[in-house]
Order: sequence, then C-alpha cells, then structure tokens
Amino acid sequence: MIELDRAGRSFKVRRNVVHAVRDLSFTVSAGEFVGYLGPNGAGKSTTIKMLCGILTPTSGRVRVAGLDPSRRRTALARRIGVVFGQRTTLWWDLPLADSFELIRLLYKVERSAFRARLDELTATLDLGPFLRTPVRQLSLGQRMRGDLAAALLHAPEVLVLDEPTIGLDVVSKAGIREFLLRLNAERGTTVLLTTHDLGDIERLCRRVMLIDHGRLAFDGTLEELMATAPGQASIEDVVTRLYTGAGEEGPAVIQ
Ligand SMILES: Nc1ncnc2c1ncn2[C@@H]1O[C@H](COP(=O)(O)OP(=O)(O)OP(=O)(O)O)[C@@H](O)[C@H]1O
Repeated sequence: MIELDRAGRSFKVRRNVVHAVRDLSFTVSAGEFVGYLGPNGAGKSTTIKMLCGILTPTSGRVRVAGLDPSRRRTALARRIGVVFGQRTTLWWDLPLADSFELIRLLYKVERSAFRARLDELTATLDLGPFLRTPVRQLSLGQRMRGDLAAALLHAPEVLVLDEPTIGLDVVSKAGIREFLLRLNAERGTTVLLTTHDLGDIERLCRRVMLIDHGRLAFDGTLEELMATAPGQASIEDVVTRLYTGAGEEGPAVIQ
C-alpha cells in the first residue's frame, strides 16, 4: 500500500543542503497499523508530505496505492486521508457540517454514500452535539474529531496521521485511539501514525519504524523494539535510548 525505495528529499538553505530524508526504503502492506517515530527534525513530516504528494522526492521512488503521489495527486486524494494534528483542513468560520458538505463536493462523493458515511462517523466520533457549531468555536478535542471525520468522508484505504492526539486530554485521547483501532480492525484501513506520544504507539501499533537524521534506524514489532534494550522499564526509556544512541551497542540499525 505504501512503498518507498531509496527515497530522499533535500532542501537548499542558502549555500547549504539539508538532507531531511535520505535513502529511505520501507513497505507498509494493506491493513497494517504502523507507528512512525523519530526525534524532532528526524524527517517524519517530510516523509508524510512525500506520501501525500505535497513534496516531490529529490531521489528514489515513492508509491502510495500504486500511485506516484507527486504526479497523481488528484487520483491519490481519493485513496488517502491525511490529518495534521497541528493544522486543520476545516473551514474556520463554517459549521462543521458545512465543511463536510464542501469536502463532499470537492471529492465528488455521491450523496447517499456520503450520508451513510457521515452518519456512521457522527455516531462513532460522537460529532452530533457540535455538527452545527462553527469550527472556530470547537474545543481542540472536538476539532480533532471533526478533522478525522473530514479525512475519512471519502472512505480512503490509507490514513496518514501526523500527531493526531497532540494537546488532547486523556479521555479525548482514549476516544480517538479506540476509534482508530476499530477503523483498522473493522474496515481494514491502513494507518501510518506519527506521534511523540508513546502511549499512542503502545496502544495502537504492532509495528514501529523509527527514523533518525532522515534514515530508518529501526523497523520491527513493538516487542522487538522493547527487546533492543533488555531490562529497560518503559517504552519511554527504550525510545530515549534509541534517540540518543545510548547503550553499549548503540541503536538497532536496520539497513
Ligand atoms: N521546507 C524546508 N526547507 C528547509 N529545511 C526543511 C524544510 N522542511 C524540513 N526541513 C528540515 O528537514 C529536517 C526534517 O524536518 P521534518 O519536519 O521532516 O522533521 P520531523 O521529524 O517532522 O520533526 P518534528 O518532530 O519536530 O515535527 C529538519 O532539519 C528541518 O529543518
């Protein structure tokens, strides 16, 4: 479903070149739920932007649902949903329901399929009480549920999430995690999740990829991740160790 083959993306900054992502190769199969971790500046958002076609790779190859994202952005938009937790795709001054209707028109979703999908999302994300509220008046947790629904109205096969639980309280986080688990289990939606919240990873992801300085530093199951640092008490300890390269053998490097 997602394929990167030696993908790289660099930026020219004045006289320097920043290699945000280098030589990155991985595959995510249909139905997987994968956590994509890395310290600040590691290259996670750059990867996600290449997956959505916002950025073109400067080397290598990227495919999502068999499509080259930067060349087939419109075709890909029908197959992928994206949520950037720090931004909203909703119309700030419009009621949530009107934003959804605009998205229906943009994606050319047939009215009855849209109605059924919206009813389902309204029930599972509990959107009913604030469907008529302008987006700017929503709390962060309500807005995030609205953004998730907006990303899923066209029933994409792949969902890419960039910090979807940032700033949420424990109850809101639990609700969103529960929703994502069900979406993956019941609909088989493939999910790639970037987060700094390791609770998200523990609760949701069987497979974890870790990127550092633009390169893949770990790719394996959560159990294998924990086993890279035997005796470490928590996932925070293990990930801190990998981020800082601490320990006698250093981080588990896969390549
Ligand atoms: N448009 C750009 N121009 C120049 N440099 C960029 C650009 N976008 C990203 N970078 C650089 O590429 C590197 C990777 O950035 P990226 O945003 O992908 O990291 P990240 O893993 O998402 O970080 P964070 O967890 O802080 O969001 C950083 O050094 C960043 O400064």
